[in-house]
Amino acid sequence: MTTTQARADGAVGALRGGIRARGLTKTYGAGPTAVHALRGVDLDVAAGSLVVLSGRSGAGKTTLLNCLTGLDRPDAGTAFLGDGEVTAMSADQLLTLRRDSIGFVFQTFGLMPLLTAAENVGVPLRLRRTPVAEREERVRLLLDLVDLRRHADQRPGELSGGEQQRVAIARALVTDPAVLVADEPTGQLDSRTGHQIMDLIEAVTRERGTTTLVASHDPGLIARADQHLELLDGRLER
Ligand SMILES: Nc1ncnc2c1ncn2[C@@H]1O[C@H](COP(=O)(O)OP(=O)(O)OP(=O)(O)O)[C@@H](O)[C@H]1O
Repeated sequence: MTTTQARADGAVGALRGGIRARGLTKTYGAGPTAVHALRGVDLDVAAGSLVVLSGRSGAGKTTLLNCLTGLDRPDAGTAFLGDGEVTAMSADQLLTLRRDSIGFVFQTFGLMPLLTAAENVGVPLRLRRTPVAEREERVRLLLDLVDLRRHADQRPGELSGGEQQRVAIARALVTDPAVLVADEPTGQLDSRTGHQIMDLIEAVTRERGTTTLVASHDPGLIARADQHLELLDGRLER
């Protein structure tokens, strides 16, 4: 299956453009203890680019990624992925968007401990009710992509941190999403393994044309990114 066919099958098939946000605002709590996590964020990301989002702890990185991908709702402002207005979607539409068009990679990997590496990679395809033969073929391709075919039958507890994150990357990409979001993907890894994961994320972005947002402080990745966004107290400084 080609990338174009896979994406056209998705419910948000037109979602191949970039990312746009205007005036994103999010406050947790109220009164004197309110936390202004986002204070009017505007951004434009070109389709197919690699974007690094940095900023110190508490600056609002996770909140911004969550508002852009519909995991959280901003109090004000708009966010578009391609021509889909995320901030105007219903809960059902957001589920479809995330299932078909966005791949997520987290700092803590988020794998299911009782499933093998191959079964973990196949989970998003099960959710889409992809036929078994096609699912197995896609899982094999993705395990090859992250060089883990020989570990297909091992459970996460039997894999190193770097291997677990590679399984998570394969799972994030198995539906051929237009957008890949990685929130501090190397936070739990030693620096050498972390660099390998960043190299892999950059390679898949370039090869597959995903629009990739990575929350990270990795200077090497920042140097290679198409765009570097820096959050300071809920505002984009660059
Ligand atoms: N559900 C919540 N309830 C209350 N406050 C929250 C909630 N989620 C985030 N915050 C606060 O909003 C601010 C931004 O948090 P966020 O997690 O977006 O920052 P971050 O830049 O991702 O930080 P880190 O690098 O530590 O993960 C922080 O002050 C945080 O404590």
